[in-house]
Amino acid sequence: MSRSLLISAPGKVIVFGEHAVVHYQPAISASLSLRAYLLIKQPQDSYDTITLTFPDIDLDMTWKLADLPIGVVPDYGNDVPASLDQNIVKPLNALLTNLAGQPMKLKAAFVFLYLYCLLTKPFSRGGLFILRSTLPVGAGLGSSAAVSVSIAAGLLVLAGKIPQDAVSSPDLDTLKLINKYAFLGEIAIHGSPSGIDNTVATYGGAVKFQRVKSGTSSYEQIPNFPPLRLILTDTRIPKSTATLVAGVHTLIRDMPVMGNSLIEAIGRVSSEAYKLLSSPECDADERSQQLQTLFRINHGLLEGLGVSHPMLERIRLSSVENGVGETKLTGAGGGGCSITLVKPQADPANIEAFKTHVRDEYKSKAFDGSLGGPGVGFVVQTENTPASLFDSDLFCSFKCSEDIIDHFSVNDGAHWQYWC
Ligand SMILES: Nc1ncnc2c1ncn2[C@@H]1O[C@H](COP(=O)(O)OP(=O)(O)O)[C@@H](O)[C@H]1O
Ligand SMILES: C[C@@](O)(CCOP(=O)(O)O)CC(=O)O
Repeated sequence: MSRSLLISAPGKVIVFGEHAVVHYQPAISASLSLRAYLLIKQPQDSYDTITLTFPDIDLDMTWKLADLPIGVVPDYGNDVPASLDQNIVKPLNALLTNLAGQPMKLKAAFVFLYLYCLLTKPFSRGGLFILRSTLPVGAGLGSSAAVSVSIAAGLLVLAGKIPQDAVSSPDLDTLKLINKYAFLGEIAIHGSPSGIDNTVATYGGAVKFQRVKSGTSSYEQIPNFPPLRLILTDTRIPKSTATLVAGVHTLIRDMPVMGNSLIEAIGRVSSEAYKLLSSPECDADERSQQLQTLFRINHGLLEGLGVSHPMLERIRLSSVENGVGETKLTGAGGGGCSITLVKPQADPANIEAFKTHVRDEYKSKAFDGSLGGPGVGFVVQTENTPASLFDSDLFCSFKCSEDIIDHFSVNDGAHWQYWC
C-alpha cells in the first residue's frame, strides 16, 4: 500500500506596500486564484530514495537518502529555527553542485531537500514528490512562497508534526507551524524576505502584514475585503527579487533621507488603503476613486525607489490612456507583473483594447485573477477521492497551466480540506 497526499497553496498579489514591507512598513496582500500543487507518493515498504519531479522547471532528479545530511541538526523540539542551519546548508550545497548555473532548479531542489533534512528523522522513508504550479515562475505573484508553503505542509504531515485529520475546526497552530517552516524556504530563495508572501500563501484571504523589529511579524486578516476588479499583466521579463531588494537597501544606505522618505510614504499609502478596504460602511464610489489615486501614488513611489521597468511604465500608460484605470507594479518589480485596478465605469471595449495592446505590442500577457481565496489545503487519498487526483503520470502530463486549472476545477470539488 502506498500513501498519497496532495497539497496546494496559493500565490499572492501585493496590492499595496511591496519593498516598504521589508523595511518594517505595513503592506496589504491577498491570495490569488492561481496555485501550486504538490503530489506526494510514498510506498509503504522501505524506499530509500527521494525523487523530485518538477516538470514546470524541467527538474527530475533522484538522491539516495543515505547521501542527505539527515539527522545532523539538533532536535529543536517544538521550536522552529529562525534562520538556515549551516550544518545542513554546507553538505547540501556540496550535493547540488551539478545544478550550479541553473538557479531556478538549484533553489527549488535546495528548498525541498533543506526542509526534508530539517524535518525528517534518520531511517525515514523517501518518496516521489511531483510539483506543478499555475503561477508564472518568478513574476512577482509569489510562486516561490506557494511552492515553499506546499513543501513545508507536505513534509510536516509526513514527519507526523501535523495531524492529517485535524481539519474539522480552525487550527491556527498548524497554520503557524507551516508558515514558519515555509519562511525558511523563502529565506533559502531570497535571502532576507519580509515574510508577507508565505503568510498569505498559508492563511489565504486578504491580510495587512507588518514586520516587527524584534524579528517577528504581525498580520491581520481583512474580513470585509471588497471584490476588486484587477487585470494582471505579466511582462514575461525575468527579475530577481533578491537583487531588487538589495538595490533598495543600497539607495537607503547611500541617500538615507530620500530612501527612507519614499519607504515611509509607501507605508502611509498602505495605511490609507487599509482604512478604505476594511470599512464596510465606506461609500463604494468614493472608495473606488481613492483606491485609484493610491495605486497611482504607490507606483510612483516604487518608481522613485528604482524598482520599476520601462515595460511596466508602458503598460501603466496604456491602461490610463485607454481609460481602464491606474496600474502599479506588484511584487519586486524590475519586470514581472503589474496590476491594473479597473474603474467601475470603464468601457468593456477599452478593456479589451488595453489587453490586446499589451499582448500585441508589448508581448505581455493580461489576464483576470480573483483575490482572497483559501490558503494551504490538502486532499488525502481514500476510497472516496477520485483516483485521477493522485495519478502521477496524468499530473506530469499537463502541458500548460490552463490544463492544470481545468484538471482541478473538474476534479477537486468537495475533496479539498483546509486548516483554517
Ligand atoms: N512550478 C515551480 N516548480 C518548481 N519550482 C518553482 C516553481 N515555481 C516557482 N518555483 C521556485 O520559486 C523560484 C521563483 O521565486 P521568485 O523569483 O521569488 O518568484 P516569485 O516572484 O514568483 O515568487 C524559482 O526559482 C523556483 O526555485
Ligand atoms: C519586494 C518584496 O516586498 C516582495 C517580493 O515579491 P516577489 O518575490 O516578487 O513575489 C520582498 C519581500 O516582501 O520579501
